[in-house]
Amino acid sequence: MTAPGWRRDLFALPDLVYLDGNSLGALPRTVADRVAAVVEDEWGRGLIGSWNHVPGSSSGWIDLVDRCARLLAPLLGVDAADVHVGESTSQSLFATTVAGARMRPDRRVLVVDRSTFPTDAYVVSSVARLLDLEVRWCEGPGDDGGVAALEAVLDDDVALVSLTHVDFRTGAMFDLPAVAAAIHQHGALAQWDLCHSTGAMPVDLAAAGADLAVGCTYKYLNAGPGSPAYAWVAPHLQADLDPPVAGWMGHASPFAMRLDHEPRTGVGRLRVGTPPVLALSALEAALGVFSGVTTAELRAASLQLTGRFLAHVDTLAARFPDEQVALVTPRAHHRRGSQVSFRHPHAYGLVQALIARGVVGDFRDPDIARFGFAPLYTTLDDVDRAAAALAEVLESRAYADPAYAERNAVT
Ligand SMILES: Cc1ncc(COP(=O)(O)O)c(C=O)c1O
Ligand SMILES: Nc1c(O)cccc1C(=O)C[C@H](N)C(=O)O
Repeated sequence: MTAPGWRRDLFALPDLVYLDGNSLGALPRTVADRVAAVVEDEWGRGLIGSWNHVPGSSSGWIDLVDRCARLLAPLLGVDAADVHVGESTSQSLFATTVAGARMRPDRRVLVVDRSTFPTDAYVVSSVARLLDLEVRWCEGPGDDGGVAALEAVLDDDVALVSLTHVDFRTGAMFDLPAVAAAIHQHGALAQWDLCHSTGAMPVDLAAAGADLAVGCTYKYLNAGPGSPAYAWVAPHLQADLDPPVAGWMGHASPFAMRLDHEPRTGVGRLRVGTPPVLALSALEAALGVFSGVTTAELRAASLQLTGRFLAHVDTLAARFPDEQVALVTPRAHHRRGSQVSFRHPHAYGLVQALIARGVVGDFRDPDIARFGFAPLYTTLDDVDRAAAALAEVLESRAYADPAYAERNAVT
C-alpha cells in the first residue's frame, strides 16, 4: 500500500503540519518556474505568437484548455473531450445548471442539498429566478449515502438535482452512483460539485452515471488560489447543451469574426471568453504531480490519514470528556471524504491555537474545527503531530486565550 504523502517532495511546503488542502492546496514545486516562463518567455518574448505556439513547443496558449482537460480526465473517470476548463466554480455551475434545466424544459423543479456549499445554493436559486423554476431542498448524505434523502423529494417535475458530493463542513459523502440511479428513475439529471473530491478519491463520473459535474482545482488539485474550475457534461447530453452565455471562444470559428453565432460542438460550447492563460499554465504544471498516480492510490492514502486522525480524535474526546469534542465526520470509509471535522464549543480559538503551534486546519461556522488530508503530501507523521498539538491545546485550554478567541480570520 502506498504510504500517504509519498509525493511530498514534489511540493514546496514550509515546516508545518498543513491540513487545509481542502480549502487551498499546497504549492507544487514546478508551478513557480512555469508561471515565470509564461510571463518572461511566452508573453515577454513570444508576445502574440504564443497563442499559436510558444518557443520550443508545437502548441500554444490556444491549446491550454484541451491540455488541462487531458490531465484532469483520468482523475474524473471521463474522456478529455467531455471536459471544459476555464471559469470559476460558481460560473461553471451556473452554466451547467442552466444548460441542465434546459434539457428538461417540461419540468419546473431544481433540487439542491441543505449540506451544499453556499455558492451552490445561491447559483441554483439564481437559475430558478432566471428560468422561473422552483428550488426544492433535500437533506444531506445521511447513513445511506443520500438515496433516502433524494427519494423524499424526487418526482416527475424535477429537472435537475445539484449536489455537493462531499460536505464541506462534515466530510460526509453522497453515494454518487446510487444517488444518480435514484435521480434517473425519476427522469431527472444528476449534477455534482466535486470540489472536495477530485484529487483525493475516484469519482468515476462516466461509470457512475453522472450527467454533469463541476469542481475547483485549487484544493486537492493544488493549482493555486482562484485557479480555473472544470466542467464535465456526459457525452449523450452534449447535443442538447445550451449554456446561458454564448461567447466567441464557444464559436465553431472564433477568428472568422462572424456576427452569427455557430456554437462549437460538444462541451466546447461552455467556452465563453479568452482563457486565463497564466492560471491555466499554473494548473497544467500543478497537475504534473498526479502523473502515474491512480485514484485508488489517492483514496487508500486518504483513508489511512483520516482513519488515523479519527482514532486520535476519539482518544482525545475520551481523555478530555469535559471538552465536548464531538466528531461530525462519518466513521464508515464509504461515507467520508478526505477530511475530519469535529465540534467544540471554542472551535475557532482551538483552530487558532493549533495554527500558532504549526498545525493548520480551519474553522467553519457554527462550531466546527476542520482538517483536510491531501494524500500526495500529508504523512501519517503529520497526523500524529497534529494530534499531539490538539492534546496540548485541550489540556491547556489554550483556545480560551483572547489572542486566539477573537474572530478576525475570514477564511
Ligand atoms: C463545494 C464548493 N463549491 C464551490 C466553492 C467555491 O466556488 P468558487 O471557486 O466559485 O469560489 C467551494 C469553496 O470555495 C466549495 O467548497
Ligand atoms: N474559495 C475560497 C476562497 O476564495 C477564499 C477562502 C477560502 C475558499 C474556500 O475554498 C473555502 C472552501 N470551499 C470551504 O470548503 O470552506
